[in-house]
Amino acid sequence: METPVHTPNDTTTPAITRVVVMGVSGSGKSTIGALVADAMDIPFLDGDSLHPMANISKMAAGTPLNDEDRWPWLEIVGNELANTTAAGIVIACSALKRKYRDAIRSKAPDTIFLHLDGSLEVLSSRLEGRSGHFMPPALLASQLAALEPLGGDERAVIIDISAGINDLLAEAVAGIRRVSGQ
Ligand SMILES: Nc1ncnc2c1ncn2[C@@H]1O[C@H](COP(=O)(O)OP(=O)(O)O)[C@@H](O)[C@H]1O
Ligand SMILES: O=C(O)[C@H](O)[C@@H](O)[C@H](O)[C@H](O)COP(=O)(O)O
Repeated sequence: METPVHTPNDTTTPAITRVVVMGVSGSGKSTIGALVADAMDIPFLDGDSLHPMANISKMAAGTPLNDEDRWPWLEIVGNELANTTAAGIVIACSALKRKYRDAIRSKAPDTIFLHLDGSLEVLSSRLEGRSGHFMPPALLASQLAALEPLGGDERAVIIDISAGINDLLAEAVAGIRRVSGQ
């Protein structure tokens, strides 16, 4: 007699938490993104590591990226989100424009965008205090000019970066869990 094959009663698959930590240069994407991923026990990927050298060199030379520079990079970001085999993933990616986020969502529709939002003063101070990074603080103006705030129809968490890191992290994780229904 064959052993009956038991199929689990619960046919729901565990939710996968896909997060893009977005914002202009200096907003804390790499720093907070890594802390959020650690707190949620999911992998972190810094979008800066996904840029082709041509983009890195262009920014390091003080020239802002344009749409053409960014599309291949955003494609990689979207694929990394869509193809994660973990319980989720956090990717640091500026995702400045609405059309960039639409492109990411076309690959991973459930992506939550965590926007690290800050004033020019705070952002400038953070960039001036940063060392060993290719991105010149002088490009902050072009970043702010390109930034399009999250729309009301986007899965979003918006955090003010002037808070202390611990408060900021707690607010970010709570916001992600709220939006994802966890
Ligand atoms: N909440 C914070 N409070 C104080 N300093 C911060 C905070 N978040 C980031 N920083 C610092 O600000 C600088 C920019 O952070 P970074 O993570 O590199 O930003 P991004 O990846 O968005 O460019 C770094 O020197 C980092 O240590
Ligand atoms: O133009 C962009 O879309 C952004 O500049 C993005 O590419 C990233 O922000 C840079 O790589 C700088 O790195 P940080 O954001 O870590 O300063």
